[in-house]
Amino acid sequence: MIQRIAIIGLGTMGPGMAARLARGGLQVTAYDVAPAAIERARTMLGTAEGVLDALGIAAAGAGTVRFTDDIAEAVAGVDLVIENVPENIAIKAEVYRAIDGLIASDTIVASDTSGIPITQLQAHISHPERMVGMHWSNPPHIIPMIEVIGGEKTAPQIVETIRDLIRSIGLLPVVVKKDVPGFVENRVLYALLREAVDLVERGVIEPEDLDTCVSWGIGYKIAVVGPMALLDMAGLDIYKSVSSFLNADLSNRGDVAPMVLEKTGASKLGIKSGEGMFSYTPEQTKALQAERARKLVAVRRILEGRE
Ligand SMILES: NC(=O)C1=CN([C@@H]2O[C@H](COP(=O)(O)OP(=O)(O)OC[C@H]3O[C@@H](n4cnc5c(N)ncnc54)[C@H](O)[C@@H]3O)[C@@H](O)[C@H]2O)C=CC1
Ligand SMILES: Cc1ncc(C=O)c(C(=O)O)c1O
Repeated sequence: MIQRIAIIGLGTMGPGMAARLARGGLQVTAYDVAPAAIERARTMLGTAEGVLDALGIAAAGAGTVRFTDDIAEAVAGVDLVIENVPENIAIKAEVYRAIDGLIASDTIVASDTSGIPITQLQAHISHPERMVGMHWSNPPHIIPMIEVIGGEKTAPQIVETIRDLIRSIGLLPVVVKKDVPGFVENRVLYALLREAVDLVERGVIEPEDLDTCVSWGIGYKIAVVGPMALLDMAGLDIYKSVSSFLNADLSNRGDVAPMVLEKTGASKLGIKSGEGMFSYTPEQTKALQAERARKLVAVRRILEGRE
């Protein structure tokens, strides 16, 4: 049974994950290579705990989060390590090498990778049968769905253990049956994002209007009626007719869009740098994050039938 968990990497995802796991009664140690990230994570942890309170998620037992700047201390005696460092195989492999001699051969190692196949990652760790994908969605303390992915060498029992852990703390595991790049959530999301970026880049629509169209036309509906159910709601005959002429016109670019390369090349990364598709002052960012959390909490409570 999993009781002690180490989180390695405390950037965008780590603090919210730590808060949610601790709320589930688990003992979490949290480590980052950058001292500034640890300090930021302490503040983010408090914010995430406030959101969990607003969601009405009661503490299941005496879960804790302990921060440390020592990786050996972080992983000592844990049942599960969740690797949560940047989406780069070399950086992830460095973490696996660093922990390999510090953990027991049956300690489960999960990666929160957004889409690097687990089969590729498990080439960098001894005992690859205990490595598994555990892909959370951002913000991790609010979004309940977590994908679980086994690689070619993952023992089926490990997939089940992680699925059961997620379920046991009241979250929603979805087991992905094939280790395809991007798994399922990001394959669907990136199909949408590719088309959205293309439409803005070609001047078909302004960025603000694109968001209004997708959020109110598709997003609001899709939270209640998933894509497979939506096909039935619209009618498969309609889908057949529209897709017969539209699919061939959709963006099928295999590289990164020039607009994205231009912005990232100019360090316009979004909220984290103050400018991306839109601009953000620090005050606006703070207000926006609070507003988004409030709305996501309200929507989730309604979708769960709690209001
Ligand atoms: N940002 C998102 O919306 C989501 C990201 N993910 C995935 O989660 C992983 C982490 O993503 P983010 O939190 O967004 O990244 P991030 O860039 O915000 O944070 C990564 C953290 O890892 C730390 N780090 C780098 N090398 C390290 C090392 N050797 N040991 C310990 N810490 C180290 C950095 O200091 C940083 O604090 C990535 O694989 C990403 O694809 C998954 C779901 C959503
Ligand atoms: C753009 C983008 N890319 C990856 C992920 C998750 O892996 C997310 C998300 O969880 O929201 C995302 O928005």
